[in-house]
Amino acid sequence: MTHPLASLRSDGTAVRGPAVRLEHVSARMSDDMSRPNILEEVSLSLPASSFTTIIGPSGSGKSTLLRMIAGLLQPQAGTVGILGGTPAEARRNRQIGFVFQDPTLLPWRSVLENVRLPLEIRTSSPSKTAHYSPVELLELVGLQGRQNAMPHELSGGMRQRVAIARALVCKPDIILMDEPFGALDEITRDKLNGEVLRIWQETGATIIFVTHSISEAVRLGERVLVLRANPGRIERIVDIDLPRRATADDCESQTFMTYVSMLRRLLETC
Ligand SMILES: Nc1ncnc2c1ncn2[C@@H]1O[C@H](COP(=O)(O)OP(=O)(O)OP(=O)(O)O)[C@@H](O)[C@H]1O
Repeated sequence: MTHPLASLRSDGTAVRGPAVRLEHVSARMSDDMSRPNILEEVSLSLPASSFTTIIGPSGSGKSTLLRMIAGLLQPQAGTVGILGGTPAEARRNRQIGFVFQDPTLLPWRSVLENVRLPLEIRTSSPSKTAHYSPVELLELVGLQGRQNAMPHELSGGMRQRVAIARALVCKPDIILMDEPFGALDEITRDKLNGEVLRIWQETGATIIFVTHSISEAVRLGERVLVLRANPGRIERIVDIDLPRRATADDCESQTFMTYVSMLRRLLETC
């Protein structure tokens, strides 16, 4: 059954071409030219409503890549296109939602008030007035009945659900998730993985999800982007041809395991 939120997603602007496009992008933080670029020659094209996971060794530039897509960092060379415009335009229009490993909720605001926050501070861009109902979003992330709870009354998994609802409230077309479940226990993580898949299907958003877990990457992604380090480059993009992986039990097939071991071997060379 399609969730009622699904019909609210579109803000009336049709997305033509890829949702995210990077062409020959390089990034560097320091002027010391003897140090390798953080990212080098990264070219990428991700269709609208796709789910991409990113893995790579520590320091290979996964977070840098997300920050560049979000327009929080300018490329040294190359171009980044988001929904046919620039990352800055997409950010201004609230077309991008970001979920970090640390949910960073405001401790003095209730769950509902935290989810509402982006609506209170958003820009008055006329092109983006649509938003989800915070109450319905709390239902979508499984927190119905907890809207008046304070952050300190919630478990880590619940706090991360609030952060996901907050990232969704402005109805973003693109959701960037940087190791959102890295600090959670395996059972909670499995459960939230299932919920992210459900949210993706119900909202039709384009999701880019960074993780250190190879099995999480295979479970969630339609494709897994593997970065190599020093300099950060795309080593390979692996399409995952598996049926829907709604529960952790769906991740025990031989084919699933074959993807995991192939990616592990690949990462060992990065
Ligand atoms: N603000 C900064 N100033 C200088 N160097 C930075 C800055 N941010 C990141 N870097 C460097 O850029 C490289 C890539 O960092 P990034 O955080 O993108 O990697 P990552 O793949 O996400 O790492 P991890 O898996 O450990 O989170 C690292 O070598 C890091 O030291």
